[in-house]
Amino acid sequence: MIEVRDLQVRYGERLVADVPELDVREGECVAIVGESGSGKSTTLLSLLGLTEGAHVSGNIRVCGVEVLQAPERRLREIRGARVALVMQSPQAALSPTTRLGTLMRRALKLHGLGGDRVMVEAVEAVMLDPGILRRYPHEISGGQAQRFAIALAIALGAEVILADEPTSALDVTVQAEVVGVLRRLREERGLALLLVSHDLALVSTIADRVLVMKDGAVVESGPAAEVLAAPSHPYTRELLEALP
Ligand SMILES: Nc1ncnc2c1ncn2[C@@H]1O[C@H](COP(=O)(O)OP(=O)(O)OP(=O)(O)O)[C@@H](O)[C@H]1O
Repeated sequence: MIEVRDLQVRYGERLVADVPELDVREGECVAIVGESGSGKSTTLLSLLGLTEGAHVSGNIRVCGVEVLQAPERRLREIRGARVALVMQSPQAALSPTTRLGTLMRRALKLHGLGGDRVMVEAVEAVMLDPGILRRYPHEISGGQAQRFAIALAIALGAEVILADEPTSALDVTVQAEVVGVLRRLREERGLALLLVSHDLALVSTIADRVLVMKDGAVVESGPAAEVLAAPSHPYTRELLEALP
């Protein structure tokens, strides 16, 4: 679903992400971890051609689309519908005066989809009460907003979810819920997940493979269980030791 080779993202002269290889297959979960400013979000956004003002080079193939060569129209087709982006505070991206149900209906219509049943099923798949569709964005919690963003992705038939710190705004119980939802979707629907996180404890519960980034470079990568059990890079050891 995602194949990246020799990705380099520069803002001006500064190289902020240098990723030689990153693959995410169907039904797989890959995590990018690292401290703040290490280039995780930049890497994620570059996959959808969303790093405005940056110079991006290399090969990025997402759902069969060559992202760096594709016209904007082709990128718009995969954004949202096939590849969903779940950001840190999804509430900020929702129109405050629009009920969640109206918002979802509009998004579906834009992609030629629709139907109340699709909406209710998607909301139930992320363990939210369908009554939430009548609410306004400010009437829901951060955890509900993130689950709603995931529900929107499901309703649109997304095959890949790119999640930036998907549980950052949430307390521990809600975090576990959201991760549970992602894990189930992956098992039941074969969704591919790419997560960006600085939370190694979270990553260890869901990721198959992990990439560790520091100052824009990938310092270590491999199966999550191996990297976390026996990290080869001192920086990964530091991240692990910082765990509570
Ligand atoms: N639009 C931009 N213009 C210039 N520099 C940028 C821009 N966006 C990001 N950067 C720089 O790129 C570097 C990597 O940022 P990025 O957001 O990818 O890191 P991150 O690992 O995701 O951090 P965080 O965990 O805080 O989100 C940072 O030094 C940041 O200042």
